[in-house]
Amino acid sequence: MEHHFLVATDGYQGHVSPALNLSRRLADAAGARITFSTNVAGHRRMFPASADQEVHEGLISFIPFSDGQEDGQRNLDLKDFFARTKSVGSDSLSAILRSLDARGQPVTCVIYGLLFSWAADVARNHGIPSVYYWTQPATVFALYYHYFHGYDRFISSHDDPQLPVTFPGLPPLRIRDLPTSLTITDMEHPMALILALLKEDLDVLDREASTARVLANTFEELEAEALTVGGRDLKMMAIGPVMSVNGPNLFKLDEQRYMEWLDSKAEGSVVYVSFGSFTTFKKRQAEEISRGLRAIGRSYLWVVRKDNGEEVKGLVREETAEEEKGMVVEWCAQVRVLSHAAVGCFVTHCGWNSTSESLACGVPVVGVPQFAEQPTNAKLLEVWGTGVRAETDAEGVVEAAELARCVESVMGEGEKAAEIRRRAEMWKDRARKAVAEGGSSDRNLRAFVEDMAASLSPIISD
Ligand SMILES: O=c1ccn([C@@H]2O[C@H](COP(=O)(O)OP(=O)(O)O[C@H]3O[C@H](CO)[C@@H](O)[C@H](O)[C@H]3O)[C@@H](O)[C@H]2O)c(=O)[nH]1
Repeated sequence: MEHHFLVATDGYQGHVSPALNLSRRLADAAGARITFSTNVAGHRRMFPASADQEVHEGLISFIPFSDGQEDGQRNLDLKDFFARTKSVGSDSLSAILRSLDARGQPVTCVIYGLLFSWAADVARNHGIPSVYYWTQPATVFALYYHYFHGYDRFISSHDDPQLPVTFPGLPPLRIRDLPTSLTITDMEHPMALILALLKEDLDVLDREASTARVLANTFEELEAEALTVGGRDLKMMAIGPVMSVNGPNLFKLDEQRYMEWLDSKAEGSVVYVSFGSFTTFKKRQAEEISRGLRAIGRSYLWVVRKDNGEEVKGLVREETAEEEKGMVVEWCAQVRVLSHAAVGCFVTHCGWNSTSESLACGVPVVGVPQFAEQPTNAKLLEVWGTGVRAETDAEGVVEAAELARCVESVMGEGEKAAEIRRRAEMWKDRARKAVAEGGSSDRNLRAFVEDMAASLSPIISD
């Protein structure tokens, strides 16, 4: 029997990217067959011409599951949205497993992403092993793990953002560095619901006990201690950073010639600004960034997605119209951009994909975290020495002068800035070695596949 992994994820760019990049690694490194399954809305965005049909790319087949919300619009409130995803998604994923079985291509392992604990239940009902795919830093996983294993009251009893807080095996943190889901007090806040779903994810791992496995999109050299958080009870394997210059892109790539524009710029001279696939710029934030970039006076490439709305887009166009120094695009091939020698600084919201891409490309960072685990990622960049966190107001807005100060602190002349650039180069080297043949992440991925093969043996001998 051959390996056949079913990789299940929601349809957001921040989760589809690492899920597909893991799928590609599994296919390349292990020659495994992959069925990649995201919801219909996500599938349509990946393959606009597919008319919801299966798509094939080498060993990878893309088969969408239904979550009952095919138009991708959030008509439901968040609680109903997740409940419907779970009920319709479970039936649909189950049907996919049955039909693959009927085709003579039975799935041998289900790999599921964040907030998808129901996919583990589907796998269990089919008698198939499942593996959790953690697409944020191991440190964040460790924080949640501790939180759900006795540290919850400890955190909620503090509300001073500057208060130090310590966890076994993790760097010293302050309340402000924690994922926002751990510090909110309003139980109606969307992050409270996310926290409840994360608890379900971790409950599954507790339930599976010694057979639980987690693949993590990080690497051992970066987070050795955090990866051991569950001790012998939890097998956590670092297989990252997974990334690719070939997307996937769930947004239409801008047709402007930004790579050629970068070619015309001096090495390390351009500031790249992007807040990922989810956060939109508030009007005030767009104004502050525009003023900040003007004050900095360096060239910049700025991603302002279409869904920021006409008002913000118009404002950015106006602010930057006279400036030949700046280029504003709606979506770019970010890994290509970060890999370009001209880029000298990344102003990011610190989503984990962007954060790990900055490390793997050796680009120093100015972190402007917005929500979720982004404050922790920004803190980690300071711990690893490759970036600084900008001060923001209560709404997460960074002011022009603060942005300028931070950008200079990583791109400027001083010894501190030079040290940040040295650290960025060092981590780039380590990240690349980890995923190269024989590196720690490459070895872990192969060991994982062998491990799964061992669990297949009884079936093979049938
Ligand atoms: O013009 C662009 C802008 C972004 N990207 C890519 O889009 C992804 C964005 O991912 P990420 O940086 O993680 O941000 P979000 O889209 O905000 O990701 C969500 O999912 C992440 C993984 O769980 C979390 O770390 C974040 O907090 C959460 O907001 C990255 O791979 C980028 O390379 C592009 O390719 N082109």
